[in-house]
Amino acid sequence: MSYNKKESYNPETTEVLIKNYTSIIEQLGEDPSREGLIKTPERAAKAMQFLTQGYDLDAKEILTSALFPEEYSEIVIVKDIEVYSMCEHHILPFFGKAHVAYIPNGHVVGLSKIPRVVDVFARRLQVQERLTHQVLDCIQDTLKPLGAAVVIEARHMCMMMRGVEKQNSITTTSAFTGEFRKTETRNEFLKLLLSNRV
Ligand SMILES: Nc1nc2c(ncn2[C@@H]2O[C@H](COP(=O)(O)OP(=O)(O)OP(=O)(O)O)[C@@H](O)[C@H]2O)c(=O)[nH]1
Ligand SMILES: [Zn+2]
Repeated sequence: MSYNKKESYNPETTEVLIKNYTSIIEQLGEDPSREGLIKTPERAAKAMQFLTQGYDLDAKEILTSALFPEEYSEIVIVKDIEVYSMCEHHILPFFGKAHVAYIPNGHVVGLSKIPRVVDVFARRLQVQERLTHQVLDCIQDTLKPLGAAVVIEARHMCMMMRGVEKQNSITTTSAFTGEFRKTETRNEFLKLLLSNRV
């Protein structure tokens, strides 16, 4: 199963986006026919389709494609997953790290599927809070674990390059289900999050 449509851009969408990017370049006072910009609308059209490919992907299908029966019922945590998304207000990137944990309930999921699920929801126009909840809900609904936890730490370019122009602020969002709502489990999760690296 292919999760990445990097090389298969929709020709109709590409054509419309090329026209629109050409117009944007003109409106910005640039000359879209000068050498350096000739291919820019096409590149931008493809880049934007790449960055929003999550709309065409089914995150639940990704998880169910690699479920393995296993009687492990402690915390599994996949941390420091790189996240690149775009804020839906300014269509500017926000980026950082996601940390995802769950407590299996008879099945474990192939580890690589967790970052894939993060990408499916990150590659859309987003707000960080919704991204956090979508990853959590997908894991909860599909794996039906004893609990799930998602923490995302991100920097928003719309707060750095423009607007309030704050270079060092980091936004952290978190969401929990099941066992992770209990203080003891949540503390263990937070300890694992801060623990030493391999
Ligand atoms: N809650 C939330 N807000 C976000 C996110 N990404 C961007 N924003 C905010 O969306 C808000 C949009 O506010 P508006 O006042 O409509 O837009 P604006 O005039 O461009 O605001 P400034 O960024 O303050 O200049 C801003 O406060 C952004 O910081 C996000 O992921 N979550
Ligand atoms: Zn923004």
